[in-house]
Amino acid sequence: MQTSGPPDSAALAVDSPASLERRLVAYVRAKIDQLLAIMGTAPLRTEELDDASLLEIDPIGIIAESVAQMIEHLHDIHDHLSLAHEELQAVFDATGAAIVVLDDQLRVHSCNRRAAETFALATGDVPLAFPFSAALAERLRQQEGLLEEPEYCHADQVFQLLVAPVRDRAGQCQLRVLAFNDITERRHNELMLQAAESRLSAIFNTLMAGILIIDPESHRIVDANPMAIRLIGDRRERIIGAVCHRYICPAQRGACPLTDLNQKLDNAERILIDAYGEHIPVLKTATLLELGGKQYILESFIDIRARKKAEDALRASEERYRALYAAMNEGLIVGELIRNAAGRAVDFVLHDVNPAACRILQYNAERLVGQRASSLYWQKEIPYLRLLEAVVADGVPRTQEISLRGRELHVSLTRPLPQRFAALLTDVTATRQAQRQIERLAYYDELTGLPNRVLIRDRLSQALAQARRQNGLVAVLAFDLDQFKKINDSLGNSSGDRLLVAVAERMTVRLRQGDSLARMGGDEFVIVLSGCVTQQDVISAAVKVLDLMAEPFQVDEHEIVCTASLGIALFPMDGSDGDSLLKNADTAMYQAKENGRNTYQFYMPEMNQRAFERLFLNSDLHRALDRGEFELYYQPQLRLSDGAVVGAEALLRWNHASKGQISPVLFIPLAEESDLILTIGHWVLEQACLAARRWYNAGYRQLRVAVNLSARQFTRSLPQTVAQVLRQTALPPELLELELTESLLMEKPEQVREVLEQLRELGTLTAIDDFGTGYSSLSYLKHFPLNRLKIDRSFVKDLTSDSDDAVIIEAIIALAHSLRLQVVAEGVETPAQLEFMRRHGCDDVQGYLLGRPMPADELMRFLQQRPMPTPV
Ligand SMILES: Nc1nc2c(ncn2[C@@H]2O[C@H](COP(=O)(O)O[C@H]3[C@@H](O)[C@H](n4cnc5c(=O)[nH]c(N)nc54)O[C@@H]3COP(=O)(O)O)[C@@H](O)[C@H]2O)c(=O)[nH]1
Repeated sequence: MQTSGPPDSAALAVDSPASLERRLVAYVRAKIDQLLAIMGTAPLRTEELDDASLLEIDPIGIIAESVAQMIEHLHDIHDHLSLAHEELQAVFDATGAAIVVLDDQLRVHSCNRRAAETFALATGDVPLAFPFSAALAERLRQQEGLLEEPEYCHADQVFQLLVAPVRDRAGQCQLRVLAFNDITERRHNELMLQAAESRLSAIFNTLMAGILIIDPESHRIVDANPMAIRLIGDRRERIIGAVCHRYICPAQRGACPLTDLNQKLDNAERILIDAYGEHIPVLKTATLLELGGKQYILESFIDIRARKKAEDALRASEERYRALYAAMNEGLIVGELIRNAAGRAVDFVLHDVNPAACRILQYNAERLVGQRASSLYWQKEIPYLRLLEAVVADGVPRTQEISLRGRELHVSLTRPLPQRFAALLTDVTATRQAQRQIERLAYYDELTGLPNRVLIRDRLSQALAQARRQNGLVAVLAFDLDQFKKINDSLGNSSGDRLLVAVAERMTVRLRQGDSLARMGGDEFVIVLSGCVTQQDVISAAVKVLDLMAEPFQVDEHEIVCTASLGIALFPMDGSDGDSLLKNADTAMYQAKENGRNTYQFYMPEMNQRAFERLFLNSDLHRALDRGEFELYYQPQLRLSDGAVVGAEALLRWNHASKGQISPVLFIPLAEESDLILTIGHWVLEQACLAARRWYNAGYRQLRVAVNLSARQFTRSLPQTVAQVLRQTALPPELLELELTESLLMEKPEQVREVLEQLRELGTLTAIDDFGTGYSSLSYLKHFPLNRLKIDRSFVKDLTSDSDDAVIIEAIIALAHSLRLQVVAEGVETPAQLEFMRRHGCDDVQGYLLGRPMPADELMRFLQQRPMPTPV
């Protein structure tokens, strides 16, 4: 700008007043213009202010006025600026971003409220250091221009950062504006979305169901998961873009259930046609879904081939079981308990019954299924409810025999499902009747219905056991009819039979309850009196029997007067066991006959030679072993199926120096009265095992030896003794069979079972000798680990003449086999007996017909003449 200076004093001194005035005017005008310029006003034109007026102007006043105007103007400007600043600050604070202005030293120049809060800046104290991350500080230092930081983290917040420089006129960056946009939530949402997407894609890729995404307009497959590709069995590139009808939806164009027919498809069974044209049954669901703003069909399907196969198998098996269920002889019912509020079973309802159950229960299925038991029974209390409750409670199967509408049923109860029970009903009426018949034949006399000799022996041994405990008396009264043979001969056998029946009836009615009457065979009867018996009771009973007999019997049109002779043996005086008491009563009865009949006779020791024999035998017996007078004989046992010798029973013989060979029947009972039987028994066991080992060495590797054991040998130490002898003799344990009597099982069942278990563990065999003479029921036998039963020879003896014996043998064989026991018949003397045994499936036989007991060397010769047994 060009400026003009005031007229100096020298110039004033030489210039004319007019020149001076011109110069003054020019000067004033220049100054006024200068002032106006400062004030932003255009210079004064001459026509606005002429020179004369100009000189009258008071410049100081004008300046003062101008300054005053300027000041006023500046005030206005300041007010505007303050307002603008306030406005700016409000905008600054109201913006969503945190804004920080940094100076050229990167210190906070200013910031808005959000920035102050976010970065904990004290706004009053600016400039202050901004808490940058070291990396950002470095970038700011290096880059002055615009800067963008997509992700800047501070504390737990994430920001998008924009940095803009503020430059001065010279282009120098004086300030930087940092705008922090909080994207924490957005980033969090993005992360969540990403995670959800990757989860979905993992599901998509690993799902066991096939998934196809299909374009609903073109029906082309746009995506397929690995399982879909696997099931279709084609390459992914061929599947993607293919029309879905080719594989998954055989419906033709225009018939798409979802897009055309508006049908929903949810877990429907459909067919998938794979790349090879195979039809795969699948379970399919199809839905429409929106992906990225466009609609797609999502088809998901699972391969149900395995399920179908299992279902088919289940159906087939169910059909099989149904058929079986319908055809089975046993009734099957399934029911459920009905309980009261306290949880106690009060009734039951039947859910299922098979035809056999309807037959057995004599109701049709409609009457049973869905019905409550209370509607079927007339009783107030439903039978067996507690039993059913127990089975349902603990699931332990139970059996029960019940009678229902005249039938005998065996019921096996189980719990097939919680709260349910199943009952298998077997109609055992016929079996039980047969069993009762067998029992009746085995233990009762068919003619009179009285107990037979088998049963009376048992009752006698029970009575003896009780008498032993109570120091009581037992009387055995044996009687037969005098002159019965004559009656038979004159009136005929059937009248004789009717007389015997009449005798039985009269005695049964008139004898005391508790006394046992039996028919022993022919016209011979036995009465056993037990329980608080005195000698006087015995006499009274004997007299009563004779009196009863003396009364005439009416048989058909005949009145028969018939007497009896009666012998009495008392326990303990006349015998310690049943057999000797029976035998002695019999002896006394013959004495009564000799005494003139129609009388009774007590047994007396001198009646029997045996007492005398016992006397001398006893002392010699003790020395017999030392003197080497004992010898074992062996009686062969043959297998009926092939006639091979499979065993030999060791039978003791006493070769007395002066009396010759003495029967074991005589000396074994004597030895049993003392410990002598243990010494003798041990010797027998040793010798028998040694002999069997010799046979074994000679090539008879299957040949077993059977050894008789006395009851007294049967102690807890027996297994140890046997084991020791087997060791000493090196005999395989399965070649030794131990024979024990039936009565032994009855007397000490627990101890015997224990010992038998140990013997079985040892490997030896056990047989029950003289089976049928005791009273062991077969159900009782099954509690013992046994291998064989030996049918007593007394049954075999008369089997061809006595039909009872034949029936008993048949029953023994059948029932023994049902218990998986082998049967050996002893005392086989005739071909008819042998044939009978063969016909009825007896396993082995022993008897004089096949070979008498013989010394060991003789047995060896016997064996050599026969074929070597082969194992079966
Ligand atoms: N504790 C022991 N008892 C023994 C021992 N040795 C024998 N005995 C028992 O003595 C009873 C009589 O024996 P035994 O006189 O030897 O008679 C046996 C056979 O000879 C005889 N038997 C064989 N077959 C027939 C036949 O066809 N008819 C017929 N009348 N008798 C025949 O049977 C007896 C075998 O009986 P079992 O033992 O019941 O098989 C006898 O009870 C022996 O047990 C011994 O060492 N210890």
